[in-house]
Amino acid sequence: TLHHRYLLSIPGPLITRFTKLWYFNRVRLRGFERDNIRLHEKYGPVVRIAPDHYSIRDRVAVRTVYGNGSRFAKSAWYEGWKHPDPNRWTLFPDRDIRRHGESRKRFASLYSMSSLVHYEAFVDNCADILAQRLRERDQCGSTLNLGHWFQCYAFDVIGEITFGQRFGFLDQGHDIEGTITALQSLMTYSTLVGIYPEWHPRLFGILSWFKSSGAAGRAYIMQFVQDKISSHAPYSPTQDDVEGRAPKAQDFVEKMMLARDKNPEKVTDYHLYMMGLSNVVAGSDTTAISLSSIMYHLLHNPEVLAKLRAEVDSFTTLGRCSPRVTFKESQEMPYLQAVIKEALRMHSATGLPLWRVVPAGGAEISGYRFPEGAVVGVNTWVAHYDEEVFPEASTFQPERWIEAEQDPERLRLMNDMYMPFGLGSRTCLGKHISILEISKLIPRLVRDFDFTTSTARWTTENSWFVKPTDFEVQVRARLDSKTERLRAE
Ligand code: HEM
Repeated sequence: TLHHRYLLSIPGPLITRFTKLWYFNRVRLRGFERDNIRLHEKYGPVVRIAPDHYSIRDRVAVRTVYGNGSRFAKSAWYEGWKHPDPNRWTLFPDRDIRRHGESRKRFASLYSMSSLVHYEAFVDNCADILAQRLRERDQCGSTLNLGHWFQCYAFDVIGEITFGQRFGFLDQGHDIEGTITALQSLMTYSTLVGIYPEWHPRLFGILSWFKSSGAAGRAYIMQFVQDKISSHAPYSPTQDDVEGRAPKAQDFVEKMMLARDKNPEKVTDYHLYMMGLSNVVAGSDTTAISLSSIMYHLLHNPEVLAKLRAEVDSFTTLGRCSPRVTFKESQEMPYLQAVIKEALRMHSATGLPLWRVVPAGGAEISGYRFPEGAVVGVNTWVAHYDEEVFPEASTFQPERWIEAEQDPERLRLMNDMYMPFGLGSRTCLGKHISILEISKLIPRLVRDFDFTTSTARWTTENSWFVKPTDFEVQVRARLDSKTERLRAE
């Protein structure tokens, strides 16, 4: 009670002392990333969001809570992201620190930088089809929802990388069998039910019967992944594998089947399914949102777009940027890297605090002593809009990253607060894969297409992922128009 009374001195809306309903309702309205920033502007670095739930905006605290070796486990909010059966755990919501550490270590190599060479061809296939779809749109002159097409791209890349097979979104251009809708309703359900996790086992069973519910969406995605794995050809080594020649494009499931056959006790069929599911749920919306953010900010900042295009064009002239921009080439373009970094700062995929539980012994955070069991979290948006670290935080300035290179202390401050992929032991496992997808596609789009948008300010919906809903653009193929001009002359 002493702790309780002491923590009552933490500021926040009065009602949050008594009930989680206020937080539930704000999340339900789908704009919590902005609410969260405003709360900190009003109340300071520590704000009560619900009884025993505290949102933090403090660089030092970021390290305490998420830093490597921290013992802050994920909170009960993550329960909403898993099947209520404790045996059917998955990596992202796993609250068991030991089990999580073991499985993460076991599969980390599948996501490592050195694995990317296996995946690059998959990304190229999907980028080719996306470019083809954009050219078709140019010819018919209609507008298109770029957010939707990025989602088709991200979904299909994950399909190829994970199961060796596109889902077919880019080919068909629409939401095949309602998968995107199912994933969206799963997001909404998990985000909200996580606030009252004790309801999850009861609601999940009942709601699974209702087709439009998030629980049914989860069941659908789970079945979908199971089917993809069952229909995947069994792994069979090629002559190249036997003789150890150049790596062929090997998908995730193939790699895992190989590991399972070598070590069946450590890698099981359940692992295969669980990792496949994690990729689909964690890897499609997030990448699509980040791609949208980059293009949206480029279209609203023409001088930045011009500068990026000049960089890509000059690399192309020098023969350092191939038609299907390689990952290596993309990494050598400094302005491109700054643009990507800044766009992910301005609009991060996740928009709720990454809730963690204070471990045994309590913790000192931002001048308060929190007891064991209190729930604390930093929202990426709050960290990224901290004016002390990112002055003029609401303006898109890729230059801030380039200028900070001259001032290592400043750059360190900025990097400490930069967390689009989360931080520490629970940082995004698919980070390199998404950077691969993003870095290869953006220069290609900027070089080959002109986009215009009449959307002055887009609408976004935050159901944990902050998704734009109306990113309408018109597209013109750039190289084609140049060729046309040459032909006309
Ligand atoms: C730009 C794209 C992406 C962003 C912004 C992003 C962001 C994040 C964030 C913030 C977390 C930590 C969440 C938390 O602490 O609760 C996370 C975890 C995770 N992400 Fe990503 N992600 C992206 C792409 C991907 C992709 C492409 C994959 C898979 C191929 C993926 C797989 C995962 C997994 C498996 C976890 C859980 C890791 C763990 O708990 O150990 N992500 N991601």
